[in-house]
Amino acid sequence: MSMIAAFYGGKSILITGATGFMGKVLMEKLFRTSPDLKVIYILVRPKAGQTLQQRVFQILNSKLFEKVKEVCPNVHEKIRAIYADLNQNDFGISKEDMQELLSCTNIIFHCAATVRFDDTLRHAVQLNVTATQQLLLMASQMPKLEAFIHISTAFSNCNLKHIDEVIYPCPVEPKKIIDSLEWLDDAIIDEITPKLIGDRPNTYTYTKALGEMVVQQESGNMNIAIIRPSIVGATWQEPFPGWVDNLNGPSGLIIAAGKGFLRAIKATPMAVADLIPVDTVVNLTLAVGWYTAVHRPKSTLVYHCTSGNFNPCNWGKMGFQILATFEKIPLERAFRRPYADFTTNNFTTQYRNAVSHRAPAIIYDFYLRLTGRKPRMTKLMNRLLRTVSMMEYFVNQSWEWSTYNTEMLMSELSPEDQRVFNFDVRQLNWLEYIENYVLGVKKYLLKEDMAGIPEAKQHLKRLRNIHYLFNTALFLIAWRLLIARSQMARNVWFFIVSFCYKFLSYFRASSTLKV
Ligand SMILES: CCCCCCCCCCCCCCCCCCCCCC(=O)SCCNC(=O)CCNC(=O)[C@H](O)C(C)(C)COP(=O)(O)OP(=O)(O)OC[C@H]1O[C@@H](n2cnc3c(N)ncnc32)[C@H](O)[C@@H]1OP(=O)(O)O
Ligand SMILES: NC(=O)C1=CN([C@@H]2O[C@H](COP(=O)(O)OP(=O)(O)OC[C@H]3O[C@@H](n4cnc5c(N)ncnc54)[C@H](OP(=O)(O)O)[C@@H]3O)[C@@H](O)[C@H]2O)C=CC1
Repeated sequence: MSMIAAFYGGKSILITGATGFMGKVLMEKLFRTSPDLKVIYILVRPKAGQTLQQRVFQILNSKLFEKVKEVCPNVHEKIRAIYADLNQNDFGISKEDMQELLSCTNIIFHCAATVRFDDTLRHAVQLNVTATQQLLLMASQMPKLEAFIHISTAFSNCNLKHIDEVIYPCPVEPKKIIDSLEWLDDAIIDEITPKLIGDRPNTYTYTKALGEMVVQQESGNMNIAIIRPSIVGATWQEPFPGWVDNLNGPSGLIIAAGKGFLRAIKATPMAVADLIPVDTVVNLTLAVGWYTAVHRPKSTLVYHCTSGNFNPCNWGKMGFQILATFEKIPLERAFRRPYADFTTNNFTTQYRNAVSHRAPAIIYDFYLRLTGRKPRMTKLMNRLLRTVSMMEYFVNQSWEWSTYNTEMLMSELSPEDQRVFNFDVRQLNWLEYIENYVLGVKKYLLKEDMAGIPEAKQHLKRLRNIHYLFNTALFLIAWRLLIARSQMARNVWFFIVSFCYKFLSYFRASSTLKV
């Protein structure tokens, strides 16, 4: 019997960010392994015209939850969606709901965050720092609380090359930032943002670091732990391989590459691609929840959930395997044939952006205009290139994360728990994982039918022929123009033609002799 699964039985669990990528997988695993848990409270806001109930209904009816419904048929009775907007004071939670949360909650998993790299400092602080502070304040009033698990990111200290499982201080105290954002206007905040984030690449990593400091400062006598996953990718094994439902991290770029929009990227092929499957992160999170509640470590422990030091894969290998998978399982209606050029040079990157990305987009938009349609490719391409430029920081360097706490936890688990809550990435086969990831992107994210693969392959063949035809035509036009203008080109042309003529004559003569 799994001790971790048994621990969550009968518990009331509060999850923030349950409608997000990681939150859904966390709920799924909890229900599947501990169907006798009492209730999962999820803090949800209405979104995109959907009520809370509609959002929960959609999640429970997704493919991800198919196994859960077999193991826990009354799962819908065990989810309690509570209206909450983490941008508001007290999260806008009603008095009754707040009372219930305060009196019943045993475990908190705090996953909610803004993960956008381009968020304003004000919004990122509100969600990743102030909301964390408020949740901790709530948690401190929960008499039955056994553990508070905060999800951070391995990149919260990406300004360092070697990162230990400790909370690093930021130069300016989070409280001072929160206070000053209250009275500073947006223009001034935008101006001081680069100075505040310093050598971090964006407001996301900076505010996640501030969030960790807040956790440390407000921990009181609660049992708290912090999990730092690296780049979270599709599921490895559970509930099935390759599940992914958003474009964050590599997923969006995999699509862009598979559709032939993205053909070159400024990336260092030998840099470590520290991807970690989302089910691995969830298994570690649940194990940490158990360990923190049962063993009550004296201080706040930080757990790195990374792959680089256990089982490294680099961006070159990853890109190669992604392309190899597209050969077997192409995406439908590609714009161009998938191709990957990794460059580390700024000039080459600019050149590739102009020739491989912008020029085809302009030509295609011209064609759309000619055929009376609205041009859209240039806009899409600019957006894509902006996204790629934001990812560059993460694909051109490697980090080293120490993993003492994560390894210690692994050794504390029973063999059964090590199996059920496996977070040992040494067993991960990257080639198989990436293939399943690409397949998952096609099936679950793009919702493409596998029956369409032969047609997609035909389409790629047509694109290849168009590519050859286009290149030949371009070469002939360029050559013709050159011959018209340059004596040297004419001489070279004359030399080639006479050489070919002589070669053919010789060949014809020797074959006549043989007869
Ligand atoms: C050469 C070929 C290569 C071949 C092989 C190719 C693959 C191999 C190489 C792989 C290298 C991977 C590197 C990963 C490094 C990750 C490091 C993470 C480190 C930290 C990890 C963490 O701790 S934390 C999670 C990370 N956090 C994000 O990863 C959020 C990012 N994101 C945003 O910061 C915003 O998204 C941003 C971008 C501002 C846009 O902002 P924006 O306003 O322009 O766009 P929006 O987001 O509003 O979305 C508007 C429309 O773009 C769609 N879309 C959104 N993202 C998209 C996307 N990535 N690709 C396509 N399409 C995307 C969306 O679906 C909308 O579509 P629609 O309009 O139809 O609804
Ligand atoms: N994905 C990754 O690569 C990595 C993620 N992480 C961390 O993991 C955690 C989960 O990330 P992930 O699941 O990928 O992120 P998602 O963007 O998929 O999910 C974010 C969640 O936060 C919720 N949320 C955002 N704003 C509010 C708000 N104002 N009120 C209520 N809820 C809100 C979202 O709700 P809604 O659905 O309503 O928008 C959503 O449920 C985050 O803390 C992130 O920093 C760490 C490392 C890597």
